[in-house]
Amino acid sequence: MTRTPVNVTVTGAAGQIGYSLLFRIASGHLLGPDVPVSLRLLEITPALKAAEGTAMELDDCAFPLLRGIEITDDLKTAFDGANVALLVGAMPRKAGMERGDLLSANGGIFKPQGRAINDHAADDIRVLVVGNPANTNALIAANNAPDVPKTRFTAMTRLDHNRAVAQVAKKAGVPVTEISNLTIWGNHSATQYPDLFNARINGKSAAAVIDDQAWLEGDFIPTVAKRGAAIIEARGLSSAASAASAALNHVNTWFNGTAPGDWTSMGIVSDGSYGVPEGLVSSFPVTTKDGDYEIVQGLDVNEFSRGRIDASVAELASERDEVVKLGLI
Ligand SMILES: NC(=O)c1ccc[n+]([C@@H]2O[C@H](COP(=O)([O-])OP(=O)(O)OC[C@H]3O[C@@H](n4cnc5c(N)ncnc54)[C@H](O)[C@@H]3O)[C@@H](O)[C@H]2O)c1
Ligand SMILES: O=C(O)C[C@H](O)C(=O)O
Repeated sequence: MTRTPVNVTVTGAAGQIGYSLLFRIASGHLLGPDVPVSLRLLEITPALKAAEGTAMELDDCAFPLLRGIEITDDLKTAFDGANVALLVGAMPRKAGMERGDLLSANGGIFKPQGRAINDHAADDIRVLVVGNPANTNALIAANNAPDVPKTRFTAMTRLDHNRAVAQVAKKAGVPVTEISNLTIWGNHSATQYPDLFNARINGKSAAAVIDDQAWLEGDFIPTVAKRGAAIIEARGLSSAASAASAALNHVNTWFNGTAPGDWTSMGIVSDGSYGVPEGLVSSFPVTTKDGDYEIVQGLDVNEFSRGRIDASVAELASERDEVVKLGLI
């Protein structure tokens, strides 16, 4: 049976993440090995030529699932009929900056893109915002798309989730496949809270197995929360291949589901769960199925976790106040 290709829009297609991402989308890592895709690549006008070069290379791979590539600097063309949109195009931070410092430079990108998604995307559109500050950019896009359910707009904290899984596995001396039920709460920023109290190592409480609060507070949390800065310091450029991999994981899990008993972390519009004010885009533990998700309810949030979550959520609230002031929502 021939399936209709899924229209996937990628913004910032000529950038670093774009270069890692597009080849894997076209080879089936976004939606699955039997789902054909048609790509729409949005770039700013001066970067169209570079995007064309990437498209030439995509052609040269002769990917069986790739059914078309359109390159454009026009928002309507880019989002027309889009089923999945990966909003990557935005400036990365440089050494010494926090991701929130990008709000005034990048926030303005997401207002017209939210509007264009509202007006032109397919009814089943699902959006992942990668460009930083990802949570608040997703908030801007969602608030400028009044006809699209807010549940369709998500922000990427899967890279933080994967980083946390890798750090716990290393500490415990086990393969990453033995780590489950990890949660990133809050903002994709230095205030994010990777929660080990509800995580599991081979089915047992990760915090209890590791039993080292000093490591948790002094090593694990800062390593995960500041990993992006450490990579910028080491590479001179922000993470790209790992970010692309996490974006594929995020969308793939959203459509193809979390494993039974496990969950993942996604930045989503809060419904007020766990005391996170309704409307903020915060990372939560979620289970997913067929392009929908549900927040995992009833997890124990101890006093330590509560303090960390509240601090990250306070930062999200101040970013929201800033974009209100900037007139972006
Ligand atoms: N959420 C995460 O975990 C995560 C991880 C890594 C990077 N990021 C963020 O992703 C973004 C992209 O990173 P990168 O390393 O690919 O940057 P990059 O500078 O290599 O590429 C960005 C691309 O976006 C394009 N662009 C700029 N404005 C645009 C617009 N209005 N429409 C379409 N395209 C536009 C640029 O021309 C450029 O080609 C940055 O904001 C970075 O901080 C987020
Ligand atoms: O840290 C950055 O600025 C890039 C990205 O958000 C990351 O986490 O690697």
